[in-house]
Amino acid sequence: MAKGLLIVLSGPSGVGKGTVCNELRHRLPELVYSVSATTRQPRLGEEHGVNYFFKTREQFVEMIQNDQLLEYAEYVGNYYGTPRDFVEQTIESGKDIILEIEVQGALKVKEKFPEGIFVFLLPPSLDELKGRIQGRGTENQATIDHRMSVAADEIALLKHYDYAVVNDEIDLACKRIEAIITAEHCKVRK
Ligand SMILES: Nc1nc2c(ncn2[C@@H]2O[C@H](COP(=O)(O)OP(=O)(O)O)[C@@H](O)[C@H]2O)c(=O)[nH]1
Ligand SMILES: Nc1ncnc2c1ncn2[C@@H]1O[C@H](COP(=O)(O)OP(=O)(O)O)[C@@H](O)[C@H]1O
Repeated sequence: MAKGLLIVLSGPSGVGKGTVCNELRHRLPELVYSVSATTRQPRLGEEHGVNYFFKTREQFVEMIQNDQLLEYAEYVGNYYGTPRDFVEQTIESGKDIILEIEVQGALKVKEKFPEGIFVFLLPPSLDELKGRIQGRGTENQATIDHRMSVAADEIALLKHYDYAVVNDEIDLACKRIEAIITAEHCKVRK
């Protein structure tokens, strides 16, 4: 049986990765979503095992030491990582999986899975990006400033990706990603 596709959706904080990924999960119910582990505090409405596996720093370090993470990154003061077994089992079972992760982690996945499909979500502009982070209202001003300074460095890494998708409208961004997935399934692998 053919293996599933590993799709990595990345891009700066606030660009709409979470929003687009949620919408894709509705539109493509057979697409499996990788739930990450994090040391960040849960936001209102977030559930353990659904949005993230919420861990203490000690628990997270133990996962790193036991080689349970496909990749991990420290991002604005917290650890985030992708549980390895779930990703590998999903691909082996022939299902497609999507990872919604920040840019450093995505590049580490590329080293291990160069056959993955790396999609970079871009904001229509940096001003729009700032507006979205502020509009979400989940971060204080210092964190917003920090995330904006990280964003400029992240956008410079676009060249390592296979596809660039502008998230001007959620519907259009999802359609572009659905088209990418369809094309990748039709690709002749050499
Ligand atoms: N490297 C890596 N990054 C992750 C993982 N899970 C989430 N992230 C990224 O960590 C960043 C911060 O996530 P979060 O605190 O939930 O904020 P938000 O995605 O900006 O709403 C985002 O860019 C996420 O895509 C992961 O498993 N590994
Ligand atoms: N295409 C879009 N147009 C306008 N607002 C958007 C769009 N995509 C996402 N947003 C909004 O931008 C904010 C950040 O989106 P989010 O998905 O949390 O980003 P990320 O996961 O990349 O940090 C949210 O308030 C979300 O509703």
